[in-house]
Amino acid sequence: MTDAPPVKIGILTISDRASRGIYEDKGGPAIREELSRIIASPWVAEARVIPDELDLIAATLVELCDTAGCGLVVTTGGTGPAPRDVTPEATERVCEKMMPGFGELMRSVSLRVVPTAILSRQTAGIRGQSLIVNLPGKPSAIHDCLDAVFPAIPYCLDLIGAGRIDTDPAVCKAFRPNS
Ligand SMILES: Nc1ncnc2c1ncn2[C@@H]1O[C@H](COP(=O)(O)OP(=O)(O)OP(=O)(O)O)[C@@H](O)[C@H]1O
Ligand SMILES: Nc1nc2c(c(=O)[nH]1)N[C@H]1C(S)=C(S)[C@@H](COP(=O)(O)O)O[C@H]1N2
Repeated sequence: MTDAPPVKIGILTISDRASRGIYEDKGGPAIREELSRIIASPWVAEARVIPDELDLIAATLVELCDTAGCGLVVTTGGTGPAPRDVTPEATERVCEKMMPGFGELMRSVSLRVVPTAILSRQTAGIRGQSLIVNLPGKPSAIHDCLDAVFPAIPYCLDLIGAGRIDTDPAVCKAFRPNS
C-alpha cells in the first residue's frame, strides 16, 4: 500500500448498441467488478460508453490517457473482423509502443473457452504514462482475459510511471521481478 493518490483506470465500452441504449452495457460494469476483485490499493474509475467509430475511439483514448490521467485504460468491444470493429486500429493509432504479448496471452486463454477466440484482434499498447488493454465485447470474456494478463500489469505500470497498483494476492499474484 502507498500514500500516493489513487490510480485512475479508464473503462471504455465500445458498442454501437450499448451506446444507443438498445441494450444495457454489461461490459463496463463487468470490468469494474473484476478490477474491484483484483485490486487491493485505492483506484478510481473513469467510465465511458461510445459507438464503434474510429476517430471517436481514438479521441476518447487520448482524453482518458492525457486529460483524465488514467494509468490504465481497459476497453471492451470492437476487436473482431466485422467492418465496424476498429478498436485495435484506434489503439495502434494513439500508442507509441505496442505490447503484442497481451493479445497473444488473452487469445490463448480464451481459446480454451471458445474456438472463435482467434477472431479477436485484441491488443495492448503504451501511450505516454498509460497502458491501454483491449478486451472482446462479450461480457463473459472480461473475467478470462483480465485474469490472464493482470499479474503483469502492476509491473508494466511501474515501468512507465503510471502509478502503483497492489493486487489482492488471494485473487491475483502480481509479479514484480525486482521485489
Ligand atoms: N457492452 C455490452 N454489453 C452487453 N452485451 C454486449 C456488449 N458488447 C457486446 N455484447 C454482446 O456480445 C455480443 C458480441 O459482441 P460484439 O462487440 O461483437 O457485438 P456487436 O454486434 O459488434 O455489438 P454492437 O452492435 O453493440 O457494437 C453482442 O452481440 C452482444 O450480445
Ligand atoms: N474469452 C472470450 N474471448 C472471445 C469471445 C468470447 O466469448 N470469450 N468471443 C470471440 C468472438 S465470437 C469474437 S467475434 C471476437 C471479437 O469480439 P468483439 O468484436 O466483440 O471484440 O472475440 C472473441 N474472443
